[in-house]
Amino acid sequence: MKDKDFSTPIPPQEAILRSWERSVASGLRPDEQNPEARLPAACLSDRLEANARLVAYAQPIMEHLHQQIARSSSTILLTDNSGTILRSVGDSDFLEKAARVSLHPGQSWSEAVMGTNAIGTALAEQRPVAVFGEQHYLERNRFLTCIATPIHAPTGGVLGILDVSTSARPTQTHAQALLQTTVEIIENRLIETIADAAVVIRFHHQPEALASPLEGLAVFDEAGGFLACNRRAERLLGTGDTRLSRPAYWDIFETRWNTVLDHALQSSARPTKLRSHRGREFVAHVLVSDLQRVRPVSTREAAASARPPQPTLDDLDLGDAAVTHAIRRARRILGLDIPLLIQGETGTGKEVFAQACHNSGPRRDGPFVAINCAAIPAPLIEAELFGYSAGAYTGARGEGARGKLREAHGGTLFLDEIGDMPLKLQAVLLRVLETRRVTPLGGGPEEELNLSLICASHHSLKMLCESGEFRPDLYFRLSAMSLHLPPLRERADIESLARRLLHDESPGRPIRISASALDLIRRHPWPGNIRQLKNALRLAAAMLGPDEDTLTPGHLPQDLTDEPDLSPGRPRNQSLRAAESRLVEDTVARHNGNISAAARELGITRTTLYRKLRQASPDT
Ligand SMILES: Nc1ncnc2c1ncn2[C@@H]1O[C@H](COP(=O)(O)OP(=O)(O)OP(=O)(O)O)[C@@H](O)[C@H]1O
Repeated sequence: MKDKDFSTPIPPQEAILRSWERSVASGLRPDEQNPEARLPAACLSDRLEANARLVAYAQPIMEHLHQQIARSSSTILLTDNSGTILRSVGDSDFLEKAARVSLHPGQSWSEAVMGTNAIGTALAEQRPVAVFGEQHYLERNRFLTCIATPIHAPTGGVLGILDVSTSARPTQTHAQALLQTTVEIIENRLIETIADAAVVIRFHHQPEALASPLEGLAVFDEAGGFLACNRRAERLLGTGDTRLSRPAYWDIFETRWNTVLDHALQSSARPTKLRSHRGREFVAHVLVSDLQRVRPVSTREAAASARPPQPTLDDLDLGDAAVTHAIRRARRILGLDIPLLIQGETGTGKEVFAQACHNSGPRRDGPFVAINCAAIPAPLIEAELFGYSAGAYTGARGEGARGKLREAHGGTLFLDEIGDMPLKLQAVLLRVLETRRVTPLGGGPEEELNLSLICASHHSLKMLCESGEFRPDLYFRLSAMSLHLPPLRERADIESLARRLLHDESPGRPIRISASALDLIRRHPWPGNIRQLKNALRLAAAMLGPDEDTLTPGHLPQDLTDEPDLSPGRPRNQSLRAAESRLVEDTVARHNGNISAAARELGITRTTLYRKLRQASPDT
């Protein structure tokens, strides 16, 4: 992959010279013994509060980085945008040594205070900087070697600095590359969690780079207005300083906004193609965070006032035998300390089912806390789940974070895509399930947990166990009560469900569905299941004229009306299977036999892909 790094980590000599000139001009002497006195001490707790989001995302990743560097005699430092250290993680031996030169939380390392140093100089130069021993302006700091990289805010500007300081000369390329990647993970996380983000687009020229720090990330509001993007996105798009010019979606991409949204709503697990106005082609994952918000504005307000109440298990029972059976089984364990595992294809309603279990059980007045294990970078899942205590990290005095497990106390914790949980964390989760107690990262008092646990996966956990990606002991623990939600194409109640969804989509406007439209709905394979049907009906309702009250085939999306594989008279399962086999084989061929890349594009695990290939060509 030819993705050249956009930052030059080792500063040219001139950067150090410029910094020395600034240091001299500031009146600081190289033999200064007490530079700390140059500025009043920063009030650390205020700084921590002002930078709470930055600290929350950076802190667990700093631990991870420290383990990766695996270097004694080093410390990882996080500062705010004035160079004041907010957090430090490191070995106690080195921290003691570092404390002698005030390399600890609360101390400013701006150039004005410390002269040339990686933190202050990276801030002044707004770029990654390495400062080796003798290059430090103050003599007392010359035992240090430091590398520092600015952390950019989602909307541009520098939020702070991440720094690795050591008393030994580090293997520069290794540590710098790790530092750079770490900063990009933090920046991406800050972008993804922007409060108003409605649509997140991850893109790259090559599918293999998706979901890696190499991907471009662009975030838009519900109407396609620009909210933020990462620096990779700017480079991939070649649009210069996008964060300054803040172009709307359609100013960047040629592919229609609605086409992208339709794709996301129908099959978000699959990548789609995007083309920019500059003729650059990308593969992209498009994530719509809140379906309600991307409605046309006129219907959004009406829907908000008439939003259906949260479902209970009774509400989900529309007459399909498999669903009724699942509901009956789920009822037996409501309120008991038995975890529930819901499996089923994407969009079959696993989260809705989990919410319905919560609403129907004795903990219904408690919180329902959902976490998608596939959407959070592995190093962050542990902190998200378990939280961390104040003082968990060296110098920490903030409030810590409760973590989802404790947030769900008294209610229900829903772990979506549990199959994507890292193996190490699976062991910790198993222990929590056994002891029903949780200890925040970094120690602190153990707390008892009283909650219902519901997990979901669209991968087969059993197969993940066979391929070594999931712990069998956790699987046995979670699958004591395991339910399978049927794919929509197999549901006998698809008509009632379609009517229900249409009613929810167009509250206050009774719409009938014609017999021929129902026939098409019954015959369609619905790979995106209820999510796809819901979106198709939403589009169809929008196509109805003001005087029309009946939905006909002409209102439905085109792919329903020209489905080539479902000619009447052909057994449906057979044609479906044939279509799937063709898709699987074509995708593998397009990736020249690269199973990982093909599996990623199809949104399935490698194990599942191997199985499907065996089914497609049983003789091989
Ligand atoms: N019984 C239902 N009634 C109405 N809408 C439903 C029902 N089940 C699911 N939906 C809708 O279908 C969409 C997908 O549902 P949900 O997110 O629960 O599926 P999922 O199986 O958890 O999907 P994924 O595997 O992709 O996480 C949502 O918009 C949800 O509101």
